[in-house]
Amino acid sequence: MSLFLVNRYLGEEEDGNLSKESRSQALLAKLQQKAKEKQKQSLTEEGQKPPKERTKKQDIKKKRKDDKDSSEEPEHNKKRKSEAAAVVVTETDEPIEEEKKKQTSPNEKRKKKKKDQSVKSLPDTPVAGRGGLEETGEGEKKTETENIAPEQTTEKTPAPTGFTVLGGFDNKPVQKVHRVLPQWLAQPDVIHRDIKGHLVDISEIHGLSALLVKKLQSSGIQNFFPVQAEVIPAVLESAQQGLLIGRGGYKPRDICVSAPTGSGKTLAFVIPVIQVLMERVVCEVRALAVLPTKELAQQVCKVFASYAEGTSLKVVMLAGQKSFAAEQSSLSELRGGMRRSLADIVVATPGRLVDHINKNSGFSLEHLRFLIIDEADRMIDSMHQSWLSQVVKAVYRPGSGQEAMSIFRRAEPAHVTAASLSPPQMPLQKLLFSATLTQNPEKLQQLGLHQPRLFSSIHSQSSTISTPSSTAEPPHTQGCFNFPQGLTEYYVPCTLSKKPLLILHFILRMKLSPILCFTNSREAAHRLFVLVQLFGGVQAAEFSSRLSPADRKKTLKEFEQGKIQLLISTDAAARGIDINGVKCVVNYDAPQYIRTYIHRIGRTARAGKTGLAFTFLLGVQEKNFLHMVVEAGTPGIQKQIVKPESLKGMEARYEQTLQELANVIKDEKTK
Ligand SMILES: Nc1ncnc2c1ncn2[C@@H]1O[C@H](COP(=O)(O)OP(=O)(O)OP(=O)(O)O)[C@@H](O)[C@H]1O
Repeated sequence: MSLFLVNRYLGEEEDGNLSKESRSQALLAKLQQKAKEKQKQSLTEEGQKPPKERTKKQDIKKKRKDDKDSSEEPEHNKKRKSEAAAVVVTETDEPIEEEKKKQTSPNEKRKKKKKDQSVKSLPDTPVAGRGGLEETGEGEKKTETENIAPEQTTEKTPAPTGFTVLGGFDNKPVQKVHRVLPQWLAQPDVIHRDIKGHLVDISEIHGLSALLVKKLQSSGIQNFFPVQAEVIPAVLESAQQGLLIGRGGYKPRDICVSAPTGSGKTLAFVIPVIQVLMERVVCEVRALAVLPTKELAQQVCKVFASYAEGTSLKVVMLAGQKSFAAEQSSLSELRGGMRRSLADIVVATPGRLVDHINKNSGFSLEHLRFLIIDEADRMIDSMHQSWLSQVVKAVYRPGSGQEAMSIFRRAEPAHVTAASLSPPQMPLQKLLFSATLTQNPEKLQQLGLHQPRLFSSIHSQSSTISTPSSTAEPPHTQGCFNFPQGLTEYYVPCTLSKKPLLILHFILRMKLSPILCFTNSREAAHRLFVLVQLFGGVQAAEFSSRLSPADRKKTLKEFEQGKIQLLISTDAAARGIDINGVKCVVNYDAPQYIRTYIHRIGRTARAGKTGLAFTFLLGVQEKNFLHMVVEAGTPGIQKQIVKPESLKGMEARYEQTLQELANVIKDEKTK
């Protein structure tokens, strides 16, 4: 590393015959002589220094200061400036075109940025360790500077005066650091995004029992979706040698799946898990699915239960729907002084799961074979609850008497060695699923994956976007998220006061119902709900933490049955919820993070169907939002303009409603 290279001054080896001491004395004298000369020289230079040189020094100082200032600007703002010009716009879009003209081209900007970086990097610490990506919760922001090392430093630093430079400190080109993903992340097994074009007949997937095939058919499933056709055989293969031992005695590889919303990920784990567990003899908890919310746990539990029907497998949910005691008694019973498990498959939310691990002595995970983490990126973010470490601890808890002696004993996973494989381990396999699975190795590391295998419908390399309106080189984009193929995205420029009118226009005039409409807070959801109700003519409901779990369940059911035209929700319904027949999603409030956007719009265009997603954007939000969506790799977002004339007929009634709304909200507050 050239930054830490110290070239020792060895002196001039003139006379090999001189003794060691006399040679060092001669060297010392020489150095002192040189130092004196330098001192003299610098004194005379100080007196004669032309004003130009001094200003040059000041310039450098100023430049450094400027660079520092610019580095304090948020990274996403810098990128926005360079990339907003490449937004995909399929309608003629004058404001955006003008914006493009005002800005310098992305190429120029990037060049300028790189140059800036090279100046900044001079006194910096080594960059090799900064190759990873930075994430913040839902909003995964990938910063260019963290992936790209400073470019070659071509500018020469001014020769310092007043001291002697020992050795050569010529600026050497610093090598550019590229993001290097581990092989399993960089080269996934590819899943086709086009569901309809890549259906696989269920008879083509081997290893499924006649009972399961019949169940699938009776649920109307004749073909597997691409994600299922890839993942089901992989899970079945890992359990080929039976439940207790991995193939060839090895621990099976963990499986990560990143596939678009609505692509059928649930069946991709439900079917193989049921198939493998069907042959078990003793009832013990062998599969545990962890989901972030009650509603999702309920949904997945329902699917497990429907496919376990007709087998001896028992499915239990731990999500706080029932009292702790009721959940406890559904998990195990005491018979003849012995604990007996009543559950093979447990579907849980992390909080309740940890409660049972810590407080329920009848809950054992010592036989766990499959740990399924759905909405895995979100579950990693909630890792501060340390639910995973508690699960792992419970799995490898030293067994009671017999088990400790048995060949199926368990030990915390360590490196694979001949000794660690003998006797064979009872494996725990992790199965991770998400539409927005993180690629941040640091985050994934928290999961302690064993030789993971990734199935993904996106390539980890940057994808490109073709813009109908421009043939310019596409901007740098991570292009790393899954968008369902049947989805058409729009954004609707609007003002704050026109938003409610727009949503009414969508339902009453454009007949787009059923609409699932997202706001950024439960207060906003409630306010809009009251307003729409007061306006009249629309069957509306709200969905947020204001409602009890029972009311939320009822609301979702009614929405699915078509009794509700407009469901106004917080992000409580943004992830994973599978509601049949949602034609249209409206982001009434623009989402702040790309993950939120992808999950929200993923409530439509599910299972290979088509769907529409509209995002209402205020003028100030446009640039940031479009930049975010383009960078995520959207196949295209179109501008939809609603002309003011279209809203005219509703305005008088709307004004009146606003007044009524103020009174209602005031009343509610006083209550
Ligand atoms: N092979 C299939 N044939 C027909 N329909 C299917 C098939 N597989 C899944 N589906 C249906 O597709 C819909 C979406 O499936 P699922 O909820 O599993 O998607 P997902 O990938 O988990 O979505 P999300 O990422 O939003 O959670 C469900 O209604 C499901 O019943």
